[in-house]
Amino acid sequence: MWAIDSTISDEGGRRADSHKHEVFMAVNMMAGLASGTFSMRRSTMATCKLEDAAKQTVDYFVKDGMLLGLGTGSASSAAISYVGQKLSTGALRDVVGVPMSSLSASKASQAGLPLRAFENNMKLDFAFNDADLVQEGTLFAIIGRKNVEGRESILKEKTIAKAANQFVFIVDEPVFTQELTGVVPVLIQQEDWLETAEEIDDLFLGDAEVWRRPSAGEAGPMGGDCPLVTKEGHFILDLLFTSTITNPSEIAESLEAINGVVGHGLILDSVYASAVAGRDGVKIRTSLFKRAFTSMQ
Ligand SMILES: O=C(CO)[C@H](O)[C@H](O)COP(=O)(O)O
Repeated sequence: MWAIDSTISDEGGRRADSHKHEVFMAVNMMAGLASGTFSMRRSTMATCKLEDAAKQTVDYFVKDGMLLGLGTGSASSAAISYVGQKLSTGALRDVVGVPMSSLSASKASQAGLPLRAFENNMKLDFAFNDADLVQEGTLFAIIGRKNVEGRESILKEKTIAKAANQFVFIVDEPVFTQELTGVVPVLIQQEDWLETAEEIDDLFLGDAEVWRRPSAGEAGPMGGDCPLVTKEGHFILDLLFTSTITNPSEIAESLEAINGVVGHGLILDSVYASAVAGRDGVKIRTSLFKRAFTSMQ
């Protein structure tokens, strides 16, 4: 049993000095501390690929018999394929995936990874996902900016991330930033959507522009002639912040209080760690805040 980062934060999310709290752990250092089942391959390339981060995340976190949340995007797809590969060679057994999106379901089917649909109150052992941005230190993240078929699943992704005992983002260095900036996607009901959009616009006047996301063609405040409709039947508003997002929790809270808002792409409370692929290899960055999980087998 090895305690990951158990000293980097206090109950209640109290911040301590950044040196102590922001432990930057090369995964190959972790290998030395962990049990013999994990062996780390340091990338010989100048820039470690996202795929390496995906594989190393699987090697480190995924064990026999686990129920796994399967995320959406390139890194998650690489992790799903690798789990399938390990199952086919017998390096892993009895692992079942719970897809966060149609994209991850189809990747899992291709990889031969058995699937189960998410059910209310389901508990998962581990989950991974891609992200559009992850903030260093807090691991606050934004998902759902991409507008591609099979990825419009913010609600499901967040629900499954929350249901997992441990949840890790697998990202490239440029995605792992000091500040959160740019677009926060907001899911809204179609009914009276304009009123909802106007309320959001008023709330963030001067801080953000509100555009309805189109399914194709030109974007614009009204979403053009072809607004995107998600599988669950929602529109997406892209809330484009014109300066750094310094108060994501307040933004999340304000959005959640608006009639017609059904969700948003801010993830502020489920993240255990982020596997970051960069020039010096894959590093596991943990949250400043106390998480409910302090140990790994
Ligand atoms: O929003 C996301 C996950 O919910 C991802 O950031 C997105 O899907 C990443 O896609 P890709 O890796 O293909 O750029």
